Amino acid sequence: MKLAAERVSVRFGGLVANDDVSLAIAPGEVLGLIGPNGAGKTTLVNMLSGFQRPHSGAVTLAGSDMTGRRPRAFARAGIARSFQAVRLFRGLTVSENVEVGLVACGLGRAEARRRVRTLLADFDLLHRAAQPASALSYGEERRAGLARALALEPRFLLLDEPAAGLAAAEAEDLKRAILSIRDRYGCGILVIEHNMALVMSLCDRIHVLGGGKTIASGRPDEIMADPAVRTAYLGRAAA
Ligand SMILES: Nc1ncnc2c1ncn2[C@@H]1O[C@H](COP(=O)(O)OP(=O)(O)OP(=O)(O)O)[C@@H](O)[C@H]1O
Repeated sequence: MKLAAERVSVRFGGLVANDDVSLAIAPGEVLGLIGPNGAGKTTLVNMLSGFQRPHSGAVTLAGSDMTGRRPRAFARAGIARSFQAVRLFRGLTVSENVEVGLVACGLGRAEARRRVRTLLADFDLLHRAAQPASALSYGEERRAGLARALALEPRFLLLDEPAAGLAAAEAEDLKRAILSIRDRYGCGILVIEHNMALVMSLCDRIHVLGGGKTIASGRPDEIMADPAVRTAYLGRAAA
């Protein structure tokens, strides 16, 4: 039951943003997606969630073809995603922010409330439930964003730079929250992340893009030792 990109390519005019890229996420694994700025990471996540149609290749879920289907169809099939730097609705309470998608999907109010309380407890935010989202620290807001993405009980969760702008301690809390999502909900999780220490300690596997192409794919220790990765990504990051 994998979510997969199979030999996908996307061009924007003359620019090849993804070039024959294949990647699969299995349930219960955390897959890191890394690469320098402009490597094509967000474009790939857009394809895996229906926001970008590949010009060639296919996107499949459990072997069935999802290529060209709309974001709503991906969401219904159990694929949730976050966007870079999206904030909560600041005038709503923390609880309402998590509940918002559930009622829209037709879940009864009582069941929605119950699910929201469970999620807030999981993310150590129950004491904040009745407060406005504007009262949260940045790290708490990120955790509430994860709770909101999980409310619809997705099978796959795609996170675009979830730790961007977080202090080290907040990034650690976020890492624990992501691992607990995997353990408690069994989701397959893809994480785009520039924080290399976080990626290396969080992910079971890492996929590296450079200039739209796959440079490497493997366990964190294999990726760290890969000369092509060091040249294309780590070398540049360290410079
Ligand atoms: N809608 C678009 N129209 C034109 N070019 C685009 C579009 N979206 C992305 N690109 C280009 O495609 C390339 C890949 O972009 P993408 O956002 O996927 O990279 P990225 O690896 O996510 O980068 P970053 O780490 O900076 O977020 C970049 O050169 C970008 O400028």
